[in-house]
Amino acid sequence: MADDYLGRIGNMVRDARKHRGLTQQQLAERLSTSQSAINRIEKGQQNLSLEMLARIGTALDSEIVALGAGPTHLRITGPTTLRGSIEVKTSKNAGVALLCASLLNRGRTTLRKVARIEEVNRLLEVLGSLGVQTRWLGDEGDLEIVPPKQLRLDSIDEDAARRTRSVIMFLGPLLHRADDFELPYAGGCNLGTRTVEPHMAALRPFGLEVKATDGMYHASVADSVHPARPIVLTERGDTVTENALMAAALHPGTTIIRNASSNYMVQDLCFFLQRLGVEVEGVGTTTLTVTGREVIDVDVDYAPAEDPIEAMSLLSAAIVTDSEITIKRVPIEFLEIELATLEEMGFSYDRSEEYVASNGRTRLVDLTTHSSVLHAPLDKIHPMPFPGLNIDNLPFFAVIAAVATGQTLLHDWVYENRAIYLTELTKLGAQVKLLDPHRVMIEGPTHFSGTEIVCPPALRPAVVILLAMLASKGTSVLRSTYVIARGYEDLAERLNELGAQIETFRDI
Ligand SMILES: CC(=O)N[C@H]1[C@@H](OP(=O)(O)OP(=O)(O)OC[C@H]2O[C@@H](n3ccc(=O)[nH]c3=O)[C@H](O)[C@@H]2O)O[C@H](CO)[C@@H](O)[C@@H]1O
Ligand SMILES: C=C(OP(=O)(O)O)C(=O)O
Repeated sequence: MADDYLGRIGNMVRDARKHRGLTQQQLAERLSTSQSAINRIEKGQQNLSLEMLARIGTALDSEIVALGAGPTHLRITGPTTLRGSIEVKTSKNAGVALLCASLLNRGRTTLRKVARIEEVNRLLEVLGSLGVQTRWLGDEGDLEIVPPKQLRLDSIDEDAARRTRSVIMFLGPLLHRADDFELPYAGGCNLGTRTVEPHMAALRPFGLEVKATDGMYHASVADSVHPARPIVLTERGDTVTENALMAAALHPGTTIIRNASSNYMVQDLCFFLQRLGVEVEGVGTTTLTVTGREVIDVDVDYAPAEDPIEAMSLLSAAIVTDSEITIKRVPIEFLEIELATLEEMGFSYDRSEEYVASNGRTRLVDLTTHSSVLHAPLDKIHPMPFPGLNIDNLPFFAVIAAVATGQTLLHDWVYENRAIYLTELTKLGAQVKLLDPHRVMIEGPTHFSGTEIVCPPALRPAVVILLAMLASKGTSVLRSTYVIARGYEDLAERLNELGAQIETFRDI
């Protein structure tokens, strides 16, 4: 209702004013108005123009107009040529796994250079609601996590939990902390149905039973049940492997996990568990042998590795804009197939000597891209579990294929609903034909031209559209970009440092 709206804005103005330590009179002077006008505004008794709201925001150094939490949009002016160098941040997927794994530890967990992304923020909200104390140390993304003696499992922040899928990874650690608990259904990107059954199957040998009703997973744990034989995953999924690893970490016997994912986030979790004193053998293979501990109570310091998907995003940004940039701290082991495929398409680049990431394990290189004339690959491009082409990197080949001469077939056999979003590229002038829900045919080269698009509800396809907009002639608008902030820290600002022209704005 309009009245409520004014009242709420009034409260926000009052709070922001008090926060700045100003009296109504002082704010009035800054705005060249009267104290009584400010009083009416704060009481919700004054109609406000957008211009007045913006002026109040400036005077209070607080985005009053944004406090309504309206969505963020990007305005991109192109085409852009990028230059300079950029560092890859640590991965979203290791970040969320490690946040969940911190629940295994009764001591203090410090994670270094965690990406400050919305997915992490949601999990921090959930952890906070359970009584876990978290705080950022300095501005480099170092994060300290201190658990309470007793988790408050019944006061979980359901809204935050429902906005991420990663909350499903609380099951593995929590089954050791409580006999009965509830978790809200996992959310996240809309990529079609994503099964949770493999998680249940992997955790059943630890005594976990889950009933899913009324939007909640109702979990109960039979303490006497322990894995009697190897746990065989029916799918080589990343988070399901992580859940099994975390359950095994607090089981004092030895657990063997077969058909385990050996993907980057799983490796980071294994290295972290080793720091916690858990024995993990077979890291990087599909059989993990874990000897857990009855209690984990150590002060641990760990630095997750750089994100191969962000590295691929930046590589794609360089390719679609035909730019020479240096991408530093690329976890090369997790990008080898992608680079080999790109080389087959005519992409040229230099790579530095390898060096090691802060976790002491992951191999990194710096890549310098060169202007290249690309052609379509002879064969279709399709993802496979690691060491294949990463499923989250597949969408980037859509925009790369759009600048290559010829026809490229992308086959996303994994997600029911992700390839579909790539057809949004047609709005920018690309030829992307959906053959069926899993396959798109792309014909290039493309002369992109700017337009307005609402972000699809899927992280990677949304970034793909942003990258195409960098290469588009004229002005583009990408609306509602929360989905991008879910997985990337300050992406627009960092691309601007490379010479892109991206402006962030909100509706009011
Ligand atoms: C937080 C996190 O780490 N998220 C990643 C993780 O999600 P996550 O581990 O949650 O992925 P899912 O369990 O949803 O698996 C993705 C899809 O692949 C199917 N599937 C998976 C493995 C397999 O061997 N066979 C199979 O068919 C699943 O049924 C599902 O439809 O892995 C996905 C697939 O790599 C990535 O896109 C996500 O970025
Ligand atoms: C699908 C993705 O992640 P999530 O599992 O967080 O939805 C992704 O990172 O592209």
